[in-house]
Amino acid sequence: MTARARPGAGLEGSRVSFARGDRLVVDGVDITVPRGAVGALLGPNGAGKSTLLHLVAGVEPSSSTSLTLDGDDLVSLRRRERARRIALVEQDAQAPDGLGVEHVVGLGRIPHQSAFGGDSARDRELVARALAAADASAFAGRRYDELSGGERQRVNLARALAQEPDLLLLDEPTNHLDIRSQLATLGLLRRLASDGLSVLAALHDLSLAAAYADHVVVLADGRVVAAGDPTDVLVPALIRAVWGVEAAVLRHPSTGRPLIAFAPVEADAAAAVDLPSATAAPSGNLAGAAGRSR
Ligand SMILES: Nc1ncnc2c1ncn2[C@@H]1O[C@H](COP(=O)(O)OP(=O)(O)OP(=O)(O)O)[C@@H](O)[C@H]1O
Repeated sequence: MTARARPGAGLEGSRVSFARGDRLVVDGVDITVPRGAVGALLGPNGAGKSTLLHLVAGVEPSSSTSLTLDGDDLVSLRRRERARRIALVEQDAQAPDGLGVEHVVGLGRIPHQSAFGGDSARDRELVARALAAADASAFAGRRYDELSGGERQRVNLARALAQEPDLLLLDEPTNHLDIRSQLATLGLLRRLASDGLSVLAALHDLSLAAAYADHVVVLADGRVVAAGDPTDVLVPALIRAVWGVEAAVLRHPSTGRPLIAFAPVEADAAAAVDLPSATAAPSGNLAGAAGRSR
């Protein structure tokens, strides 16, 4: 699947914020994901990762100084245009009961279709290619609601790929997946990035983030507390401060990327965590990380 060749800087967000009632759940986040880069959003439960992805996708209205994709202001972009350019794979995406897998993946084509046009041969071809790319072709012909959680996750990814986005947002895309499928999915995200997409994924597995992301942004309480190259950011002190766990950071024997080994946590040690102020480059800027090969 190749990205459209369109000049631009990918996603650039400045002081992105969102309040629920009187509580800021995303608080002044700066984030940049250049074309060709994979960014990982990390942070404990409730840190604001999903909310930030929703704000970028336009599911929720953000207040931000600026939020642009390839230089275009996302806030003023028409909904349909935004849907053409940004795909969001939700944490637990749903589809109406009884829909077939190809139908669900075909929903990704809707932003590209005219009101009464229906599926074209090209739409059908893109659906088939998206299913193949997501390793989900075997589920074609089955009902979506009869698939397992991991099988659905691969179909959800295919639906996003069928959308042919410029920016692919994923909320815990390895959820429910067996280890082979996790590695295949993250490898696919890297390939899509090398084809020119911007990719931003919320992840919980720090070692997988370190292995596949060019840049990580660590959120806690809605704020960026650290951002940068995974090797610089994912150090024991930061992990202790943000997640409240002891970790040893090893090196992968063949890639040299960080491998994080955790000490067990006692049940009564799940106490409040003192959050650090920003530790690495607090801007969450992914610039400069584009196109790194591995
Ligand atoms: N629909 C909602 N109504 C009220 N509060 C919400 C809602 N959705 C999320 N929140 C709150 O907003 C904050 C951020 O939630 P969010 O889902 O963005 O966190 P997250 O980092 O994605 O967490 P997780 O890792 O558990 O998925 C949390 O405090 C959460 O309780």
